[in-house]
Amino acid sequence: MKPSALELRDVHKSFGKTAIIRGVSLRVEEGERLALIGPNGAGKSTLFDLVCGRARPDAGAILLHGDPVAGKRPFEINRRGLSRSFQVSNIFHRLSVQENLRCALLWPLGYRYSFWQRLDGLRDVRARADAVLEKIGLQARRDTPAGLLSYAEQRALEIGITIAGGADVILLDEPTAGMSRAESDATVELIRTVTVGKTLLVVEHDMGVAFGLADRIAVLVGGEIIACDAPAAVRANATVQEAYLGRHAAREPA
Ligand SMILES: Nc1ncnc2c1ncn2[C@@H]1O[C@H](COP(=O)(O)OP(=O)(O)OP(=O)(O)O)[C@@H](O)[C@H]1O
Repeated sequence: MKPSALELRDVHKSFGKTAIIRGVSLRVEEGERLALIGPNGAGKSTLFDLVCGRARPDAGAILLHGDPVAGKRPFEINRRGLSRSFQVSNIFHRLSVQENLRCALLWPLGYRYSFWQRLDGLRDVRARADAVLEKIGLQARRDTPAGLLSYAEQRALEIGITIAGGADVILLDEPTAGMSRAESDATVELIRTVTVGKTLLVVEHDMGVAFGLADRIAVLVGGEIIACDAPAAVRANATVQEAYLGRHAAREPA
């Protein structure tokens, strides 16, 4: 049987004496889009940190394409095909949009020991950066310092940086946070486009986005997955209604 793109088996994490992740098991299949939802403090970002190697689980296993990655360093996990975006923007504000993308591409394209080289001279990096620019719709802004982009454009650039290296498992942490409805709808379309053929795990507070984008929804409450199912089944789940959705009425996707 083909392994899942990403699998968590009975993962635990405590900070001091406080158990934050309490026995999470979860599978994300290849090409699937799974949204992780749950109240503030449920442990969603902590779970992302464990998956991408920023934190080490106390117990349990994390498998990427069937290979154990728990406790490996972020760059090792990235090299195996997993890339993650952050809630707080990760871009270099003084560099242009294209330079930001080129920086994100140096490592995946094998230039890690060549920082002395002029970025302009690396033709393969430039070509890949241009391709990503087109995908995220920022061609017209390629020479603009990233700090001068609108908030929504910065988030699009962030998504571009996340996918630039060609990872096939993408983790997005609240990609539409702080956006207007129109910006958020455009971002959902962007995410759909750039993740075609990839596996997506997304943390999202906007229920309209989560239910409209994902094939399945996992609900994390108090460090435990209380439901993981198709959007309609999760919306109808009485336990989820009581623990979470009752307070976050789901906007029907368009
Ligand atoms: N490094 C840390 N040290 C101690 N406690 C932490 C650490 N990181 C997170 N926590 C605690 O773990 C709990 C879960 O935090 P986490 O950020 O994972 O939740 P979340 O579901 O992502 O919340 P939000 O939706 O508000 O982003 C919180 O109580 C937080 O204070």
